Amino acid sequence: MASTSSGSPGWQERLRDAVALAGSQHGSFAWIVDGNYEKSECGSGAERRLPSLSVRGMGPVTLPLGRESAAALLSAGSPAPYGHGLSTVLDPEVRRSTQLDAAEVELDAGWREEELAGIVADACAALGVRSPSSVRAHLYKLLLYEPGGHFRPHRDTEKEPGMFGTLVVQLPVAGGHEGGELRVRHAGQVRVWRTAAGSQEPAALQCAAFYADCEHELTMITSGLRAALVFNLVRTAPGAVPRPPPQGHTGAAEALMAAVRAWEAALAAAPEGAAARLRPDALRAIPLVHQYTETNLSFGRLKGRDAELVGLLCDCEALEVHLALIARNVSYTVVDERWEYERRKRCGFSDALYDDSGDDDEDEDEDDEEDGDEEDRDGGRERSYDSETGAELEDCVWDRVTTQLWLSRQGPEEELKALELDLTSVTLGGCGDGEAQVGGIFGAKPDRREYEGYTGNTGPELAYWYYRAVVVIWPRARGAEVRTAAGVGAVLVALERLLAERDRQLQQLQLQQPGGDEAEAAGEPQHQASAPPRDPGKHGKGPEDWEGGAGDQLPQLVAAVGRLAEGRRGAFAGESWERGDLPARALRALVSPPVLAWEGGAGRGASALRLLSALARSGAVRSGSFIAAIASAASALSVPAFDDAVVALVARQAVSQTERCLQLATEAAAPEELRGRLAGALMEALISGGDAGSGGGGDAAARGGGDDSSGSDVTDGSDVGEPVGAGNGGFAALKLDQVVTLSKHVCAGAAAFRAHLPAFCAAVLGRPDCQALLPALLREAAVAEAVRAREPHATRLAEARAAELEAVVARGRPVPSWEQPEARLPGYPQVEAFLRGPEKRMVLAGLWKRRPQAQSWVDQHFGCCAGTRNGYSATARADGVGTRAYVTIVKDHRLHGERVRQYEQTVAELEEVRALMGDSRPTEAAAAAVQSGADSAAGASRSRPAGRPSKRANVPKAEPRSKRRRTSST
Ligand SMILES: O=C(O)CCC(=O)C(=O)O
Ligand SMILES: [Fe+2]
Repeated sequence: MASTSSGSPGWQERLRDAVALAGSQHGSFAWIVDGNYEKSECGSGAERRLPSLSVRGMGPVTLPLGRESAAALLSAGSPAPYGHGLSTVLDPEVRRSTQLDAAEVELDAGWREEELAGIVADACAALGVRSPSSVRAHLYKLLLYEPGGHFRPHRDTEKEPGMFGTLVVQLPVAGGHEGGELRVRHAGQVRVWRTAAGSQEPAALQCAAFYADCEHELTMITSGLRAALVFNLVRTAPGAVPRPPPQGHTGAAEALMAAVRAWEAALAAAPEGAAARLRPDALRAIPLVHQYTETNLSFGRLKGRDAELVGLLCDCEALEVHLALIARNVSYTVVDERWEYERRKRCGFSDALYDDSGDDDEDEDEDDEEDGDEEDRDGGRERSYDSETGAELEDCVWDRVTTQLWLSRQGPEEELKALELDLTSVTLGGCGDGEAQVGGIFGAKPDRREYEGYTGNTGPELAYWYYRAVVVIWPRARGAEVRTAAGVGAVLVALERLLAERDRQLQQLQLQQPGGDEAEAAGEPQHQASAPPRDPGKHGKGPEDWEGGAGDQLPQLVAAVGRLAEGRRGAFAGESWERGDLPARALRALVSPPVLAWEGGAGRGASALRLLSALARSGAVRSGSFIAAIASAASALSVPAFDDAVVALVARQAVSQTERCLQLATEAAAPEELRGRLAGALMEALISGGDAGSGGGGDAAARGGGDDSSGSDVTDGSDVGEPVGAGNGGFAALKLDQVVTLSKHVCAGAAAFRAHLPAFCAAVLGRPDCQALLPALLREAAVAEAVRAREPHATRLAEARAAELEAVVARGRPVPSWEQPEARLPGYPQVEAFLRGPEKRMVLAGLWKRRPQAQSWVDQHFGCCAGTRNGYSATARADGVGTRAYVTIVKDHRLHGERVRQYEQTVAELEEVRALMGDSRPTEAAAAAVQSGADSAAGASRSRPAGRPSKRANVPKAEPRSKRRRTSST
């Protein structure tokens, strides 16, 4: 491992050595004060007085605890459970002690404020806790252990927000106790508190404190009674990003900086490869030594050694530092079918977790033998057993590693989860020599087990979960490369942060120079990505002007956005431009003053143009926010090439994204002139189909302008270069509501839209479904207004509708009749004929063997809606028994009622249309007149004039009973 794959020897070793130096000053994972606190080497040397203790229902309790008060406490308390998964469980095999809740116990205020605070301060110092002033000890329980009392190895759950550790203060008891060693383990080390020594001394105060993720156990109390107060150690304020210790780390810092420089050089020397691929050497992960969860992992809450390491890394300006929580999930099938997970668990099959070998040496390295599973050889075949349950494991179903949480120093950064760290290859020092086996990184003991019994198609499975927090670093100068691999979201987050930082700097600058352009500055809001000021001059020449080199990354991030937009398809590492607001955010960032200032005069707007063109080609103009961003960008830029590209975009996507294009052409934020061109391009694409020269809207750019004129890769399937006749092409594909929306603009919108009114009306009339469009169009206020104003083209729409309605009205009000000429009942011609004919009633027999069959026939053909769907209205009922089952069908007037309703609607609509057109003739008479004129002209007399009494003879009102017939079918 003398050289790295990048060919520059040793950057990785140097990095590892520098990082190792950071471990030298860290606090211990556990702090133990045996015997009298006063004598302790860790303590401040002050004698710690005993608390005045009082218990609800008992009053003051004198210390050391006497026999009587001990008995009273034991009867006031209850057996202590332990946390198992999400619940708490009582199991004397795992834990045997008596507890009193904090609410039952009172400690005098003086003791809490002086003695306890002092103990906490000493504990924090020993554990290496940063900003100890925000740490408090909250009493959790008073515990009593009688002979046989113990607590098997466990980790403490973090019981309240901010809790990171446990403090145990042992109270003296008359006669003391024997046995009871508290053993705290962490990273292969163990620290032991022999709690018996001095446990009876009147003034003795012994304590221990440890990080809650450290495994600990209390071995058996063999005689006497042990009493202890257990406190949660809680951070009451969010911790800051850890700082390295003030002195003594210069060597480490210098070594680190040198290593990072070597790393940068190695990366610069090696080829970059595909844009969206992360090079194996681009970043490194260093596992943290403590355990963290999704809720407690943060820069401010790192523990002991981890805090010191991360402090050192954060102090190195050349590095970007992140935290990630990685989970490994391994699942096995379980061999023994009869094996019952719950039963084994109840029987306390957890001996492998309990090691009572009397390992007395403090600070001794231990073999980590509390493994998740043990191996055994069985006739040559390797068998694995789960150590907690004894289950025999068979095949590994899966073994996968996922990122649960990703934190940058500014907070969670979801986007970087997409990097999907492969810890076997990116762990510092873990490359190439097998050191970084996945199992090694995650530890042998699972943090969580999950058993799933037999399901429909799989046997029982046992799943293990392992969690490992890591600190991830990469050279800041290479940030854009790493983020590119995570996708456009990750790149944008960094770019936006950079821009915000620039804002902050400029704001500060303005505060510092109140003279000069003060008035102007006051009038100009600081740039917001959404509303950039138009004068970039004040934003300096470029990122090289930025304080502290903060602008260094700007060019790379801007380039990364462009590259990702042009993207090799599928190379987005789980990200895509479709998600969220990415196109809009990207465009806003690219037209922000700092970016424009960097691009300079001639290149101004080039990145925005590149983005727009690339996204337009891939059809990603689907979001409303992107449209708004395009409009603002155009007005921020005032760059003709950009405007041309926007026009080309609208021309290209008019058919597939009509609403969006319309939104763009009417977006108030867009410059007015551009809006006019967009309206023209849109209408042309939809209606005239490139028929150049239509007034106001004709725009060459709509078909060939901008830089994205290739047209060959249009994904929406429309070819705007081909002339499309009125009513064809784009317009034919528009939905009703789209046509209505367009009508508002062509009747009452901007001039560029209104110029297209004639073509629009012609296109509407040219559509085969024109009569379906017209009612909605004529009801649209802008169209109605145009008709009222006798605008000739809009009037043609009204005329066309009126003609259609008149024809219907002229046929007269529907006459009541039992005839239902549109009735359909396939398979039953005789029934169909009856339904179409004038008879009201029919009896059908001989078709069924049993009445239920007849009933289901009725349900099928005369049940809810069946008739209405098939052009008839009748009810039917089944009667009779066995083969004599029959069905009686009786027509009703629902169908006729519906026809009348429709007719009345037609009359009403015709009245409305006539009113619009200023025609006040009585509708039915007028229509009839029109129609009879037409009829007589054609020599036909099919219709009756409206208002004439209907032919009652047609309508058999009630049929005499005797006339009923049975129609039998053979
Ligand atoms: O009794 C002790 O010293 C330790 C108790 C303990 O580990 C716990 O309550 O979680
Ligand atoms: Fe504990």
